[in-house]
Amino acid sequence: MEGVSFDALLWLSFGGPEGPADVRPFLENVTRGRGVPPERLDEVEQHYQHFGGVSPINRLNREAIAAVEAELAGQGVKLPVYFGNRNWHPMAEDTLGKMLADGVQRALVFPTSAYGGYSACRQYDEDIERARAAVGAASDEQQAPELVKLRQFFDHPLFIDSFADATRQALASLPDGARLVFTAHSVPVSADKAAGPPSEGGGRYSKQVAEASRLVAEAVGVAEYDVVWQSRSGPPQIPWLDPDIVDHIEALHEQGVTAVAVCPIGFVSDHLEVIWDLDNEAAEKAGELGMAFARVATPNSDPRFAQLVVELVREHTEGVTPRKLSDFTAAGCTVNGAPCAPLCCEPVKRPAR
Ligand SMILES: CC1=C(CCC(=O)O)c2cc3nc(cc4[nH]c(cc5[nH]c(cc1n2)c(C)c5CCC(=O)O)c(CCC(=O)O)c4C)C(CCC(=O)O)=C3C
Ligand SMILES: [Fe+2]
Repeated sequence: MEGVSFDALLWLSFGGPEGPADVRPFLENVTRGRGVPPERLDEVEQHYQHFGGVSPINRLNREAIAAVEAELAGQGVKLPVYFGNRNWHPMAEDTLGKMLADGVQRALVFPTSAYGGYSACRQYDEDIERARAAVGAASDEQQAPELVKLRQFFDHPLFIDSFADATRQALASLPDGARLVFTAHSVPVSADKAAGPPSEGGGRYSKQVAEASRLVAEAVGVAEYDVVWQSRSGPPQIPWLDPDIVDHIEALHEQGVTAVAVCPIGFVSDHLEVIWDLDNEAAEKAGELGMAFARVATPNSDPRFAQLVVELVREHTEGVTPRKLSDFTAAGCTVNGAPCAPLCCEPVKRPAR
């Protein structure tokens, strides 16, 4: 098996505010040009201010990076890890500037999302392109480092096993007959239709979320479960993937369900959408209805998550055979922010509302 050598690993994430004054500018960064109504922004600002204006996401990323550094060292892989974000400091372009100054010529990139689709995959390609353009433009002589993005991992056994164990634990904490419900970040229906290469017929994001959910349910031996969505944004007249988790809990209650385990399959860590939209809103709804509620832990702090990242790295550096539990195409691995295929996950024009 042949490997290719790299100088560094760039951990590329979403970013989040680290104090009350960061919240509004962070939200402006996230929603620039995306047609999100100001009322929605005001509402989300309150979610962040509820936690003192601090999103857990940067801390969780730093913890995961420390675990990956230890795992790399343990496996004898010499690769410094850098951290950059799309929407908040450290910004990807600043980090890439630092990498260039440190002499990095070629790096792997780990995006903190397991899935395909515009928001979960292609937008990280855009971040890579933007960061490279920023550092390329800043120096006449030097070229931006080459950046190779690691593949989507929604069907990797280490990702599925981590969620499966956490799901077993959540179910064990609930009375018999609890309903298992998977949830992922909603996206506009038009964005999901445009997800994947046109030849695939669209829906790459929702199909992958459904497949990861199926794999976890199968691993825990649950035959009946639901896949629903959360954290809908955008103007109300634009259709997004539904049902919403909170509405779904009500519907389950009406069907006589008395306990629910909610597995945030669409996320790798306990960031704000998880601790607010699930641990507060969904849990509160369940409480109001007298339903028992358990939220399944995300993989971020599971040692298998660091192992997963290192294994994805070794697919490149040592030609390790990719492990996958589904028949879906292994996608997402591209160079310098190129799309997976022509017109793959094309951004859909958002109305200014
Ligand atoms: C698919 C998907 C993921 C999963 C893939 C991945 O993980 O990348 C994800 C993750 C995240 N989304 C996050 C935060 C936000 N997302 C927003 C808005 C939006 N998300 C979208 C989709 C997704 N988002 C979309 C289609 C929008 C509408 C605007 C647009 O078309 O782009 C807004 C604006 C306010 C609002 O309306 O909610 C915020 C603040 C955070 C950080 C949380 C923290 O701080 O801890 C994380 C990890
Ligand atoms: Fe989001």
